[in-house]
Amino acid sequence: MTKLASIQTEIHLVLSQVKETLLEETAELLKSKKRIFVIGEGRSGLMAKSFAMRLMHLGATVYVVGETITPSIAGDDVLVAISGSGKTKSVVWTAEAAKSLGCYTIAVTTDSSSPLANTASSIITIPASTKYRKEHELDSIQPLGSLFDQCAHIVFDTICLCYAEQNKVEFATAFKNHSNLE
Ligand SMILES: O=C([C@H](O)CO)[C@H](O)[C@H](O)COP(=O)(O)O
Repeated sequence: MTKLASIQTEIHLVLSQVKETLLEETAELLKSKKRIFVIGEGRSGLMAKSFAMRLMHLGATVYVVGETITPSIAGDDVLVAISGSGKTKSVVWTAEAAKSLGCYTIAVTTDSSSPLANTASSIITIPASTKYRKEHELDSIQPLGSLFDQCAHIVFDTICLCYAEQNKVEFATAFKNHSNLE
């Protein structure tokens, strides 16, 4: 099997275990909140930023935690916290802080019994392998948490597609919101 084919098989194996109804419900939940905040470290953080960018194109008010112009969070906002391992301290701490401020928090992780999952209002479990390669984790030919990152990216794009459909956002409207300074 080629590397490309192996990676596609890995992604398929993981995503076949993620329920699309959960992603539809997540899109509804995101719309029901005033603002969306996202957080993640490293490559999980890059996935978080890409999710935030597309949500912005779709008309959401969305911020990346830690960026210079990100305002304070409030009880009617939602935090999406991404961590493959579910134990990266800054992400867990932020989720705990948001929860203590009354926010709804969504954990996106491989481990539904991780500290991040334990603090979350709801969990999207993506059963991929992480950099820790724990016994229960799916095998992957790829280094570190690449499989989690890829699957998280597709999960986020599926949520965005649901969000666009549910709110009747035309792709042309999304394109108008895209940066015109590049
Ligand atoms: O950047 C990362 C690393 O390359 C693993 O693929 C991780 O995303 C980063 O270390 C954060 O870890 P998690 O919170 O477990 O996603």
